[in-house]
Amino acid sequence: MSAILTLNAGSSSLKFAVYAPAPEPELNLSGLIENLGPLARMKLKGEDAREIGPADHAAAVRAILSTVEGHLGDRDVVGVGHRIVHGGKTFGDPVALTADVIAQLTALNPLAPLHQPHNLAAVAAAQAAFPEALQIGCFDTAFHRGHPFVNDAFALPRHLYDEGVRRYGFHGLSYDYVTGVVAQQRPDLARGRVVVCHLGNGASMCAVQGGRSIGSTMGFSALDGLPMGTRCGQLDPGVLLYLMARGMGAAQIEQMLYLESGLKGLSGISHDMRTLLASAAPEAAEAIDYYVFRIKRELGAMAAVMGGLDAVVFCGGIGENAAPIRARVIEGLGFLGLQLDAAANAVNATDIGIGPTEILVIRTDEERVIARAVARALG
Ligand SMILES: Nc1ncnc2c1ncn2[C@@H]1O[C@H](COP(=O)(O)OP(=O)(O)O)[C@@H](O)[C@H]1O
Ligand SMILES: CC(=O)OP(=O)(O)O
Ligand SMILES: [Mg+2]
Repeated sequence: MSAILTLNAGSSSLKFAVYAPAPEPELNLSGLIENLGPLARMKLKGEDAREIGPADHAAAVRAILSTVEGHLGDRDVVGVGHRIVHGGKTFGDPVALTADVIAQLTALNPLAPLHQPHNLAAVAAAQAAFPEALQIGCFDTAFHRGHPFVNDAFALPRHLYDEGVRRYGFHGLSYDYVTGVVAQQRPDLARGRVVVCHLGNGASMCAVQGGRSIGSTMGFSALDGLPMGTRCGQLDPGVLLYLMARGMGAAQIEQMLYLESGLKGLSGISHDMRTLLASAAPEAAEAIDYYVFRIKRELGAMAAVMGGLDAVVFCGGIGENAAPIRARVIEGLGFLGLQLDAAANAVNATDIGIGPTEILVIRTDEERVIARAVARALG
């Protein structure tokens, strides 16, 4: 008997799943280590979360590989699928992770410092644990490849575009999964104009027309667009010039933009939406106000460039679970045909809209998209 393992190293968590290989992989075991840092927690599907003490990405990979090995019994891992956040100019479809490919992907580390090095460290750990297995990389940027030039370029000197300074967009595995569910369950919507809001620790939105990405709020790096747990989102580049003129170096600015900004920076309290929603502090309320404001702005912009809107889909930890955030995003958007069913919203139902424009909550599953790619590669 054989098994497929998937590893998904996000900014604050490491998710994994074990499947029986088949064209549609069958899930056997899944879980995650979240809250990476001094107080990490491991949660296996169907079990309560338990604190495992301090764990960084490397410790989390070791803990997950040993959990998986304990679970496998006499089954062999024949394929390991990895979420690789950045595929750069070169990579789109899933690829076998040869030494040459890994070297090319390592060169992209500076473009996604919270993700890419951890993604590639997980590849090295999985290669050591399962040397016989096929290692496949699946790219967060892939779903956005082929989006129009106006959503691909920055208005900078042209040679920078040619060098690869482009708006790649991320969270593509999630968008791939969610649009697949929409296509299956609502083929009428799949042909239409849909905005998918992936609101997790990292957050972005994607304008999807006829099932394809035509634009994303994230660009060259996973910093742009919406404010996130600890990342700034859209920023006037003049702010960077100001910080540099004050003597801040690239490493310090990187630390601030990736780890000290967003909900955490604005609130001064937490990066975690649950904590902010439970807080009575005015700074927590202001951070949430800013978060909702930016989502609304992008929603309006995406509806405008698509010439209308047929559906909004929420996914990611906040999108799937935070009813008050969804309610505040939709509030006042009746002019786009959006009207919330408050009772359905309160229980995180799938269909939470009662207006002409659909509002859906879809539990995303990046692992399944990765496992399908591995199953295809295994034949
Ligand atoms: N019930 C909930 N209410 C509000 N926010 C929630 C809830 N459950 C999870 N979240 C938020 O989801 C975010 C994490 O999203 P998730 O998609 O799990 O992260 P990652 O991007 O690391 O995969 C955190 O801000 C967390 O507070
Ligand atoms: C690209 C990105 O932001 O990913 P995550 O949400 O896992 O941090
Ligand atoms: Mg409806």
